Amino acid sequence: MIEFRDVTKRFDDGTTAVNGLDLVVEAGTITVFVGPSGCGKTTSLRMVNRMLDPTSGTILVDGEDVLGVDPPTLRRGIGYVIQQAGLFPHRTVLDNVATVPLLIGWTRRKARARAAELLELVGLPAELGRRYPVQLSGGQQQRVGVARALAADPPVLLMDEPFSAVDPVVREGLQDELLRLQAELDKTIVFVTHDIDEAIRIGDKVAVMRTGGFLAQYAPPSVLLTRPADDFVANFVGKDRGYRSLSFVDSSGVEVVEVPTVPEGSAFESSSDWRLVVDADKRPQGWVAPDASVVPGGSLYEVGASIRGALDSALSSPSGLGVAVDAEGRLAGVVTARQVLDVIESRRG
Ligand SMILES: Nc1ncnc2c1ncn2[C@@H]1O[C@H](COP(=O)(O)OP(=O)(O)OP(=O)(O)O)[C@@H](O)[C@H]1O
Repeated sequence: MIEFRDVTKRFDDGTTAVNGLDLVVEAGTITVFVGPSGCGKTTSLRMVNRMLDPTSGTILVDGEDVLGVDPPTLRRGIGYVIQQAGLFPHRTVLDNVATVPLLIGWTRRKARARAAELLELVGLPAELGRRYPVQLSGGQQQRVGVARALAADPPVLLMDEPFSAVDPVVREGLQDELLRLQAELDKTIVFVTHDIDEAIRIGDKVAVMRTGGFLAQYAPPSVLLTRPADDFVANFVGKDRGYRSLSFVDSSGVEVVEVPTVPEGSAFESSSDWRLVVDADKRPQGWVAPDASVVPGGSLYEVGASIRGALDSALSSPSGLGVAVDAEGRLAGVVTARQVLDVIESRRG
């Protein structure tokens, strides 16, 4: 657990970067600091591992005041990942990852074995270990940065805009990877970003900060979307927040119904109904319209996943019927947008 108690940071030139920050990061969760440029996110983060010290107030890591721990000891228990990974250019990928274990006295052999294990954990093929950072893509470099931060198995991970330098598709992959890792490793993570979508996607809780170092709201993503504390947060969270909040509502109340199906590759005739084309394993392949023409399908959603997926599936389907599948991608049934909206309405109580 990390606790900020009335923490203020004022720089020598009089700039107040962080102003009376009170906030608790629960153990085993991801907390995201988000806000416009200059609002004090990085300064707040850097006070946790004593790259900066507060002007006043206290920061506790697992109940211990960080000012009472010397920085090298403190940092052994705190992994740190920065934008563009910050890898050492003249060391191989494997040696980059092995840096901290070597520093804390592991043998070279043990450190390298651990590094190889970590490369696998972050989804990189073992042979990349022999390359130098410049020989990797941006996304691969970020993965190495994450592996390096995890090397000594620190309970706390600080991540400062770690995925900002890569394109949106790679970035989503890295976010998924982080969530997968976190499900396995259960770290206490503080993640800084200026991207609210990233914050909402990966945060268990999100701290929205505003210029002057003030905390505007600290809440789970679903609450930021549905109950922003003020206009600043509402504007910062952005458009379509009602629709986006549906990502946090499960679709369990939405009952799927049967739909006529036709096997892939058969001859289609006209009919009064839309029919779903399925392959031999019952995986949806598209639709046959009443006039017997074949039309590509809309988005699919997995039963029990978010209700946003169910609604999108219905809205994007040429037949108006959203297609639900099971975990193996086999047809479970269909839903209409009206059904989904009725469930949303009924939950309003
Ligand atoms: N060493 C310093 N000396 C004086 N002012 C500083 C120093 N470091 C940061 N600041 C100021 O403190 C404020 C907060 O900076 P910080 O880097 O924490 O913001 P941020 O929210 O992380 O911004 P960004 O998203 O642009 O990285 C800014 O006004 C910044 O100019």
